[in-house]
Amino acid sequence: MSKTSLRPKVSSTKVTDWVDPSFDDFSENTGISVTATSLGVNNSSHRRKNVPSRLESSRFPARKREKPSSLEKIYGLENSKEYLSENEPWVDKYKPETQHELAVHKKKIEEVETWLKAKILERQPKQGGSILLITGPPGCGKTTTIKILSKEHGIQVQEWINPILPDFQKDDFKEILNPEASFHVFPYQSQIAVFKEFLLRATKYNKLQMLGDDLRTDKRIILVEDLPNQFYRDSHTLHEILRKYVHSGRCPLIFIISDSLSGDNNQRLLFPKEIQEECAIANISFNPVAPTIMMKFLNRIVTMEANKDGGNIIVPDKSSLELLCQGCSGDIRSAINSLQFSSSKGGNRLWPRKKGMSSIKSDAALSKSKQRKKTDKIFENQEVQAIGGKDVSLFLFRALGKILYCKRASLSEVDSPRLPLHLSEYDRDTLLVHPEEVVEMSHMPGELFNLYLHQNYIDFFVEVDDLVRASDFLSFADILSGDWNTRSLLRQYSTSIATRGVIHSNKARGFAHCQGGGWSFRPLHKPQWFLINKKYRENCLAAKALFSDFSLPALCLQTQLLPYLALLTIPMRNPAQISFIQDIGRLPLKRHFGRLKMEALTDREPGLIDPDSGDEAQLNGGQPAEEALGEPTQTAEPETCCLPLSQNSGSELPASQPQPFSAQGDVEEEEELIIEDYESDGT
Ligand SMILES: Nc1ncnc2c1ncn2[C@@H]1O[C@H](COP(=O)(O)OP(=O)(O)OP(=O)(O)O)[C@@H](O)[C@H]1O
Repeated sequence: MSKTSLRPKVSSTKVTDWVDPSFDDFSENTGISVTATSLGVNNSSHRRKNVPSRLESSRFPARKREKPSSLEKIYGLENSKEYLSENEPWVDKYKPETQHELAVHKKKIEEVETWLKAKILERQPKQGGSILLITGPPGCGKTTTIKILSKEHGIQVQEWINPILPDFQKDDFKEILNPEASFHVFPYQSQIAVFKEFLLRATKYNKLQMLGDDLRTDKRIILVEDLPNQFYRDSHTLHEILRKYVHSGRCPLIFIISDSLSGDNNQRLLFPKEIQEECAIANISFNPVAPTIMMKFLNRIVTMEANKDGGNIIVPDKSSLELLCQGCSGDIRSAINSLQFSSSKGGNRLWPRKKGMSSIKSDAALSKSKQRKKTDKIFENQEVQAIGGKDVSLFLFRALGKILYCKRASLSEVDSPRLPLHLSEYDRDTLLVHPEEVVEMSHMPGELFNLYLHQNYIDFFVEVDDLVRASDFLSFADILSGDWNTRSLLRQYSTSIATRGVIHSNKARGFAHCQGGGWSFRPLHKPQWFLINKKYRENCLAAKALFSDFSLPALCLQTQLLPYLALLTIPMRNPAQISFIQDIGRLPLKRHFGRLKMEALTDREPGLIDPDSGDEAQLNGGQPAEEALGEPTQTAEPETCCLPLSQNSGSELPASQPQPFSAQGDVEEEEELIIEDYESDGT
């Protein structure tokens, strides 16, 4: 991209008189209707602040016209060039205009473009409504990409914006209190009803004509970024709407959902896999803006601002920019905002390095930063960004990778002391990650992280002795976090022991020079512990129910009595008892263990907590197990997520194994069946 392509945009395009007069009658005739707010306000940066309430604009048209006198003054001031250039946010001033200016990976742009072409430009008549779901972290350019591509291909964007309910007015209050006033009904429609109406109208009619809009094209898409809040509580309604839309929609519908690392996975809640398959919803997932790309854009903005203002801004050095790129977690909006704020006059204290304020092109600064680069890179996340730094979050996949692939710095790079000779067996190069920080950044409880580690560590070891040591550490960590009484206190220690234990035990990755040699990528998997633990609990229930006569605890029944009974060939009349003993009591004698199917952990998946595992779920207000298992996608609570799909199905239990309910059924039948005491006459 050429330097000129990132040009500042003059805001003269700001439109004050939005709606084309030809639509005047529309808003008057409909009490609750689709107006400028919900149809076609394309400027996302202004939409929330500047767009009046949808209902307000139809109910109180006169009030809107009162404002211009004061507004004119503001606009008069705002439109002056100096005011604009000084006060306009850089994020708007340097917003991309073409796809080549986007800080998005080319492949992603191509993916979106191909979809748009297939669904709009090469659309078959009577094709129905196609749906696209775009996901990715906030500020990575999802919305901007859609808007730019639409503009380039001459496609209208009809955008849904959550309507703001009308304010309760003074007059309304008076009317309510007036006993003589006739019964007054205030117009109200739920957000979902308004949303449905919007979809219907947006497919039927062209968008309202804004000044400057080219409406010669009839190609259009519907863009939904802010979904009505009710859908988060009742996602079934959204699914019904989607099903209907697929049949009756006439133009593509695009949803943009930002990833959240706090545990509430909106995508999984609103668009579960089944719905995606049923409605043939395409899914394009954006990545955070890569630091190199981000650096390029920030550099350009700073250079242009520095040239233009003639020293009016404080130019950060390269290392400060690098720090900024690292600290914004791939969010270009946040990075540009931080850059503007930090570079504004008087903001020099905001940069982490006091010395670093120099021209970005200065050779001295460049060479300095080159020297520093090496040492800076040794320890990750060491410096904290002074402003605008986001909480760095790691997806579980990456967090596990950081532990299992554990990067190290060689001795020559770091000046760290070595162990004495007699301990040389334990000598390792310096770790580049802090395992505890990695677990913290994964936003999940330590025990759960340990579970994932436990499931995956074996593939990363080459020596069986190392493996034994690692499993020792994991067992120790398990003991620390096993007792609910001390769990909260010892959790951190447990995590440290598990992560550092696994890292240290693995001699094959103990030194910087043997990092990655012959190590190809290894897929990660979800813990099978959930399924095994679920089976265990079910077996406990079944054992207690079937062998209640023995009055033994479930553990004792399963580990002592049943294996014993299995060895004695005692005839039993109760088929449930027989099948249970065969399954549980003879487990060690089975020749072929059926290996459970492994479920791959993908790069964006959050860690899942077993909802029916007991205290953890209960502490977090988890719902009953049956409910969670039956409807895995219904759990909206952040920390009471459901089981992984492959692990929540009761049908995966061996056919011979009694289910808790069937076991109960058998118990009821037992009232008629007489369970004979075990007599030795048959043997
Ligand atoms: N080179 C660039 N590429 C993409 N966006 C840029 C660029 N330069 C500046 N921006 C600005 O960054 C912001 C990116 O926000 P955008 O709404 O596209 O992100 P998003 O991924 O949809 O995130 P969110 O879901 O939080 O809105 C926009 O305001 C855009 O103008």
